[in-house]
Amino acid sequence: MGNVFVLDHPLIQHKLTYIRDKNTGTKEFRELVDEVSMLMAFEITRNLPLQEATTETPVTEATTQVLAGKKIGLIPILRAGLGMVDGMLNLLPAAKVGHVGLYRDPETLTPHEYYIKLPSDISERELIVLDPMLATGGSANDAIHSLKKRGAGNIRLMCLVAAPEGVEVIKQDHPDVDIYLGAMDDKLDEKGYIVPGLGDAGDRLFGTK
Ligand SMILES: O=P(O)(O)OC[C@H]1O[C@H](OP(=O)(O)OP(=O)(O)O)[C@H](O)[C@@H]1O
Ligand SMILES: O=c1cc[nH]c(=O)[nH]1
Ligand SMILES: [Mg+2]
Repeated sequence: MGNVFVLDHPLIQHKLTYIRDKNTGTKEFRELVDEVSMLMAFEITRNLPLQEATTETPVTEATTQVLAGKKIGLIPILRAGLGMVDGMLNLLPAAKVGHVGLYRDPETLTPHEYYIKLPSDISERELIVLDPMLATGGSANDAIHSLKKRGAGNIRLMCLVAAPEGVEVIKQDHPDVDIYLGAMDDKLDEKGYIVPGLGDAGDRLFGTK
């Protein structure tokens, strides 16, 4: 079964509070999502492998450590996942970015894929799927299926806020996928919104409501 990690770093939790606030406007919302994504990237990269190197300091030769060059792929789920890409790239500048376009039908809550474009070598990369919201889990579930169908083997999922229902879906369908969250919320409402949540992440990021 995949692991679920709630990243409880105080800076992440503090910024998440302002992301949730209904009085936070689009510009500030976008900046906060960017910042929290960077902080989450810091936590999610904690176990990246290192290798030994030798470095000449001004004083002497030192045995040092450098990243072992693991290839990373960031996979934002459009639209809202786009808000998490730059923050991640700040810390992982060599990562490649693939896009999965999905929208959730507001009546049926079923996800519909409308776009996919991935790096050609996804099977060699450690992929991090990005979406601020994990609600019913349908969208992330479909995105992960799509990636696996195209050869991806190593996938993690990173979301700002999740409902228990969505986490359960991913755990059942993709027990190999670890999930990294800013917060695990209480439930879904009758329209499939996360409670207490933060509203519609895409609309708040792009000012479309
Ligand atoms: O877990 P689920 O029940 O599938 O819901 C979560 C999805 O809903 C939102 O996308 P939305 O369909 O609003 O598209 P958008 O990002 O373009 O606004 C959100 O960004 C997730 O992708
Ligand atoms: O609460 C939710 C649920 C799905 N999508 C969102 O943007 N917000
Ligand atoms: Mg939306």
